[in-house]
Amino acid sequence: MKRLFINYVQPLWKPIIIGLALSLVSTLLMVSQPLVMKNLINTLTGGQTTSFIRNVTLLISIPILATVISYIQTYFLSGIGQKISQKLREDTFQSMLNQPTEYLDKNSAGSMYQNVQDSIIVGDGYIDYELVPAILSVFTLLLTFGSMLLLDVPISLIILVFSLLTVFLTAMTGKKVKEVESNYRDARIGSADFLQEVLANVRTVRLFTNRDREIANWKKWLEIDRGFWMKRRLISDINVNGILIFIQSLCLSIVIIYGYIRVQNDLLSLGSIVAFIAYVPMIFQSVSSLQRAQLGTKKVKIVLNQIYTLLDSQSEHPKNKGKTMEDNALEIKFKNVDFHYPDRQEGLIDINFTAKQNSTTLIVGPSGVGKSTIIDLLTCLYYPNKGEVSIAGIPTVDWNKDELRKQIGIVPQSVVIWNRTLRENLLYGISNADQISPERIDEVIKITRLESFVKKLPNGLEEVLGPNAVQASGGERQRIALARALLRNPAILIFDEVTSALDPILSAEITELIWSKELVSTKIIVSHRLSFASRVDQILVVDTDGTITCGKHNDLKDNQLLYNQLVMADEFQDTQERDRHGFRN
Ligand SMILES: Nc1ncnc2c1ncn2[C@@H]1O[C@H](COP(=O)(O)OP(=O)(O)OP(=O)(O)O)[C@@H](O)[C@H]1O
Repeated sequence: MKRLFINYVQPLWKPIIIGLALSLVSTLLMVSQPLVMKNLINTLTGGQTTSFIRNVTLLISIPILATVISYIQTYFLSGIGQKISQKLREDTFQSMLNQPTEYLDKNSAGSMYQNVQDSIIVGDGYIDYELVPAILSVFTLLLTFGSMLLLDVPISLIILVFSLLTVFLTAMTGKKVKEVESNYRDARIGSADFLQEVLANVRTVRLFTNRDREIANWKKWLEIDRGFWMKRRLISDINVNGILIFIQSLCLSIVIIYGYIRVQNDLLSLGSIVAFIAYVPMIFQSVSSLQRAQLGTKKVKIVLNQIYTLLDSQSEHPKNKGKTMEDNALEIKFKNVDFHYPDRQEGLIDINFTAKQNSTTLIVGPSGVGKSTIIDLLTCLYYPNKGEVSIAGIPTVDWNKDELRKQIGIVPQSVVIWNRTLRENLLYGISNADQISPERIDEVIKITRLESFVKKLPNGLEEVLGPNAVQASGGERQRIALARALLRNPAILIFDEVTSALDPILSAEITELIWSKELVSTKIIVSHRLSFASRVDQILVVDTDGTITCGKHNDLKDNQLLYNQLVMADEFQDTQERDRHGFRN
């Protein structure tokens, strides 16, 4: 369903009506001001003292009252802008978290950040400073023209012609705005991407002595930004200021000259001329507001279209849809599965295997053949192009993704540690975290050999680990990830190159842990290391052509060339590592 701005405005109808009613009153007051001036001047020439005092009192009190009312009205209407932008940001953030994996793979964090933050433009700049003044301007224009027609029809028509001329001229340059605005937005996304990437990796910049080049790159982005900014200013200024000031002065001069002639011919009072002189700037100010709003609408449309496309795009998991876990055995089955990533030709071909409940499967193969891809298919990050992946007898496409992922604990290759406390990191994503006892947390910390790490932290489990978790070494990060997975008490445990950052002793300890009685679950282990290959229930050897061979260690070693090569390479690496760490006699 294509979203409309009105959907965001509708729930706020009450404050909108109050705000608009107040606006109408304050505009009425302002528009009545020139009429009071006219009466005042006419009473001056007529010498009526009571009317004079009444008009002076009105002249002073009207602006005070109008200011108070417009203050309250601004409060209401600003609040509306803020609420709309808050809701837009909320929805955009939510939609980012629900985008299909393909979207996340293609879009940088910077552009996603920009999409969420862009909604601020709608609330802060547009509604407050452009849309609301434009609505007030419509009131002003209607009331002002009404009052002017009562004073004198020919002069009112002259002012009307000049106002229309302004609208026509500015509309001509307005076409350029869309193009410039779109380019400006792309440049902003580009520079946000750049900043996000470089600032997140300052250490690498320093280590590679690339500081000067990154500064030069940043300067280029600033130049691009400045160029588009200047273009925007130029177009807005020609539109709103240049044309408007010129036509307003011309109009005012003609009104004064023609008005003077009509006064001379007794067709108009002097007071009416003064009123017209006050009305002309009001009219042009309102036209200017409308112009600004028209330009603003063009800019905001670009942002909103982008946001709506996101909000309306297909979510990776429609809420509350899909099957949930029943009492089926949690068997994993790949049946005739073909898969390649979008925009890729090669991929996995005709994958068939079954991982029985509580069994252990080892996935091996050379780098880049698709071992982690099998995990992506298992965790519903992607779906097969052909064939079927099923868990507990339910095809992954039919699962409620959240329900399925709650059954899975994953220790990934590159671990994400949040800039939150160690406790929050360990309990990350566990819905019933408050029901996990301190004893269980201690137990898992012990199992994953994290005790000495916790002791080192000044605030123990409550220590905030800092940006990039600098307090944790590679091995410690891996063990945090392991503890995090265990605390989920998952039915399926996935280890993706879990020992890659560990020294041989720790690696052996963690490997032992995988076999410990405490870890009862269906285990899928992706690893280059084969030290425990003889203990697993089955091994999947992924070949460079994307096919797999399934079997047991001894059979594969004797009959499968690639596996045999992998075993030899692993033994060689093992010997070297032992040498390096002095494990040899
Ligand atoms: N999201 C993606 N989009 C496009 N291609 C991808 C994506 N993820 C991985 N690939 C590509 O798919 C192939 C298989 O990647 P995968 O990560 O599954 O390999 P792997 O066997 O786990 O490798 P390694 O042992 O080095 O981790 C690689 O060529 C990789 O470049």
